[in-house]
Amino acid sequence: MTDRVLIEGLRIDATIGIYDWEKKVRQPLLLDIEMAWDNRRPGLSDDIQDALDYEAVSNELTALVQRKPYELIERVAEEAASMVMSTFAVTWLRLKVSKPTALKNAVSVAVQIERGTRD
Ligand SMILES: Nc1nc2c(c(=O)[nH]1)N=C([C@H](O)[C@@H](O)CO)CN2
Repeated sequence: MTDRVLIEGLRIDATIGIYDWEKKVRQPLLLDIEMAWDNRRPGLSDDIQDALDYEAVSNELTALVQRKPYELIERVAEEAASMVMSTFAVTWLRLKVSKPTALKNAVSVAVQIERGTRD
């Protein structure tokens, strides 16, 4: 099944980083997420109940990332992936977490993970 629902460039201001100064400020993270979902049913029914609601996913991602401080973007990625799969019954996803303020001489840094199985 190759259908997907995507969220691109979701900005979440987070307490993120390994240094003391980073624990006292908020920095933006950008999340890109690609989720396997059978879009044929919502495509026929035109009913949000059949769809993977990207607004609901975005709200839950924001709440999760802002709930507590994190040190590594890897940890953010892992917890976000786990939450989306369990809360929304997503069986496969690809998630990228970017930290654009991390390096002064780079546009951005990021980690990307894939979890679950493509059926
Ligand atoms: N692989 C990672 N490397 C680094 C991270 C990270 O989250 N994952 N974090 C930092 C610092 O917090 C950095 O972003 C401060 O600018 C360094 N390396």
